[in-house]
Parts: sequence; C-alpha cells; structure tokens
Amino acid sequence: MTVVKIVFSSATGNIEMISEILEEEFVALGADVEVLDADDDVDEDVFEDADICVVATYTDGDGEIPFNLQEFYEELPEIDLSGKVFGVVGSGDSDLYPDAFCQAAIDFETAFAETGATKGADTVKIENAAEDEDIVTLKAFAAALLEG
Ligand SMILES: Cc1cc2nc3c(=O)[nH]c(=O)nc-3n(C[C@H](O)[C@H](O)[C@H](O)COP(=O)(O)O)c2cc1C
Repeated sequence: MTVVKIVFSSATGNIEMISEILEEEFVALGADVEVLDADDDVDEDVFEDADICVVATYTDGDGEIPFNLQEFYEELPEIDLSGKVFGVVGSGDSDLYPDAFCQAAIDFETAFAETGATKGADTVKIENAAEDEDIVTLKAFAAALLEG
C-alpha cells in the first residue's frame, strides 16, 4: 500500500482542515495516510518510510515559514528523498499579503526540489479556508501524487 505522510502547520485551523480533506481523499484512493502536526515536533526522518511526502503550511509574518516548521524547513534540503514523490499545499491571504502570498509553500517546494524527490503535482495555493472549488483542486492534487 502506498504510504502518504502529511506534515502540517496551522495556527487558526485552515490548514488543519485542508489536511483533513487531503487525508480523506488519500484514504478514499486506497492509500495508507499519516497526518502529523508540526506542533508535535516533527522529526527530520519523518518522510523516511513514506512514498509520498506532503507539507501543508500557512504563511506567517511577511512571507515567513511558521515557527513550528522552521527547523524542519532548514533541515529538509539535506535529506535524501530520492525515489519519493512530494507535494506542497499552502494557505495564505493575497489581499493582505499580495507580495508574499503562500510564500511558505513556495519555499517548501524549493527545499523539496533539493531532496531528490519528484514533484508529483503543482503546489496548491488556497485563499484562507478551503472552499468547494479548492476541495476539487485538493482531490486532483491527491490523485496526481498517487500517480507519481
Ligand atoms: C500574523 C500573520 C501573518 C501572515 N502572513 C501572511 C503572508 O505573509 N502571506 C500569506 O499569504 N498569508 C499570510 N497570512 C495569512 C495566513 O497564512 C492565512 O490566513 C492562512 O489561511 C492561515 O492558516 P491557518 O488557519 O491554518 O493558520 C498571515 C496571517 C497572520 C495572522
């Protein structure tokens, strides 16, 4: 069974909800899914036993990685994830932060690119909480990752 791990950071719940939507979809598609909250200290080895590696993050500050993901973000480029597939989902606010919309997600995509993992789907950028059309996008994202 394909093993999916989703590491998420959420301050006010939008990304937590997005991670739950992704989890449900991956399960519906027959994958074995584990969802990990960055508040619970994500180990740098977290993706070692995963086939599909997902980071879902909001953006903090002015285009910053959330505090509870900063250490993991700094370590990520050093980790060898070759042979695995990755995908990134971000939530941000383009009205308030037009020049840094979903910057943390963009930065995670760049970090993942250095791990040797293959990008399985375009990074999804969601305006605050997921709405119906975002759920459609998230389902397509999950399916694309499973296809590799
Ligand atoms: C202090 C603060 C700073 C933020 N900075 C950014 C930012 O730079 N870029 C962006 O796209 N969104 C930014 N946002 C918006 C959040 O990323 C967005 O509301 C997101 O949906 C929050 O996700 P969460 O509910 O999972 O915490 C910021 C929000 C707050 C409260």
